[in-house]
Amino acid sequence: MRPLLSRTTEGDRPERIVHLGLGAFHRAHQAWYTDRAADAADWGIVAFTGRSTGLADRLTAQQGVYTLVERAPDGDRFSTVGSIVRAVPGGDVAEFTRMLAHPRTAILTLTVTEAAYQVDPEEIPLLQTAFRVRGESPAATPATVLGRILLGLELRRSNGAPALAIVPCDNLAANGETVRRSLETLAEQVSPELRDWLPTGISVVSTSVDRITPRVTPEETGLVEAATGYRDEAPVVTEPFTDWVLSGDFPAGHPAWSTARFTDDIEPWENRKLWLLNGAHTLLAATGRRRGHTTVARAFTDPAGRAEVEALWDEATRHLPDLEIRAYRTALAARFTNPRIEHRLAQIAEDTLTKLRLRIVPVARRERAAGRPATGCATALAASGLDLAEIDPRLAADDTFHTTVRQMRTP
Ligand SMILES: NC(=O)c1ccc[n+]([C@@H]2O[C@H](COP(=O)([O-])OP(=O)(O)OC[C@H]3O[C@@H](n4cnc5c(N)ncnc54)[C@H](O)[C@@H]3O)[C@@H](O)[C@H]2O)c1
Ligand SMILES: O=P(O)(O)OC[C@@H](O)[C@@H](O)[C@H](O)[C@H](O)CO
Repeated sequence: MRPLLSRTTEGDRPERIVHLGLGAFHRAHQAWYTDRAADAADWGIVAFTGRSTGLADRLTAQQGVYTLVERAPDGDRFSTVGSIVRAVPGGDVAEFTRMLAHPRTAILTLTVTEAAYQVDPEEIPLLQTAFRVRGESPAATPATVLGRILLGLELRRSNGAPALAIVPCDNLAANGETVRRSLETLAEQVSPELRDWLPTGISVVSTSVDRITPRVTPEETGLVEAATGYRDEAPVVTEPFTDWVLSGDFPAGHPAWSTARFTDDIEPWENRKLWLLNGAHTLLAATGRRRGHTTVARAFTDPAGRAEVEALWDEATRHLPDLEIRAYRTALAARFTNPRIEHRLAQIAEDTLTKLRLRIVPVARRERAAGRPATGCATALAASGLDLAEIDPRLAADDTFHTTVRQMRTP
């Protein structure tokens, strides 16, 4: 393994990719693919956190270089990743918009969680003001992901910079289309010039992304030092498996992401991953925690949890095309059983409502339309509903809600 502080010996990779939502997953996935590309020396990433400063500061102290731990059932493999040339706190909106507007910037990647793709109508007046006084240090800067991107794109448009590829890497179906629609909706209300520029100024790329990457614990930082001899304050732990399917154009090129797959029809890939992997995660997060489990591996190896997942998978499989589903399910079962990946159910249960809508409801609708009970989906919905009622007193006091949950548990 090469030492962490090796940037000076490699020379600077030009800043051509901007990332928003620097966290564990970006470092285990897109940054790793870019680092392993044959033309890695031509592609540097400037990565912005959502808002916080912690991870950006820790990465800056080690010149952006960090350790990737690939955790297989039988041991760990350590390597370093050097594609992030600059890590910046997301609160520095001025630097984010400057980088987005820079003519050398070819790609914007995003990992900002599913919920961040919604337009916030309350931010529109602020954006209207920011656009009006552009160049005169607006008093307020947008807080939302879409608001920040819109401001950066306006700067890019007025700079006359070439077209930019926007590549959302969050777990939602048609993520490229969602970004495009949301940006157009916002631009419509903020700037007619920008709205007219968007169709040629940006190219949205839809993706299906896959690599189970739990939140890193402090013990894992110590473990890296013990194994490699290098103190790394920002390691990332992930599984050996990884997948990336992309659909869309990159007007200014992209790194030679050698194992990524490009397709014209991404929907089947998205559905396979969202319904089977993420759907099962959301189901286990609800029912597994009710059985006292804390991790995916424990909830899935519990025969009751496994049976619920298989029921959900049977339902989803009926609505998927022939994409080697049997083999995918077998591989998924092996990934879920990896006992050394501490994927906490509480992390997966964050923002449950959005996840149910994206991962479970589409299958439930299709099953019900075909006249079947959708028992696996109903189990996930009912158990998640009970979780929600525990934190929402209005739901807890709602009789209709409880009747519905009872009906879902006995479909
Ligand atoms: N971790 C995985 O296994 C995995 C796998 C596939 C896809 N993903 C996608 O990546 C996303 C991030 O996962 P992670 O493991 O890196 O999480 P993380 O918590 O390590 O990092 C999330 C990043 O997104 C930012 N963020 C969150 N909400 C935001 C908001 N509303 N506005 C702006 N920024 C926001 C955070 O500040 C942080 O920088 C997931 O939500 C998911 O959609 C994760
Ligand atoms: O990251 P989230 O919050 O969208 O969902 C939690 C997990 O289901 C998810 O992170 C999976 O581990 C990931 O999608 C695997 O590729």
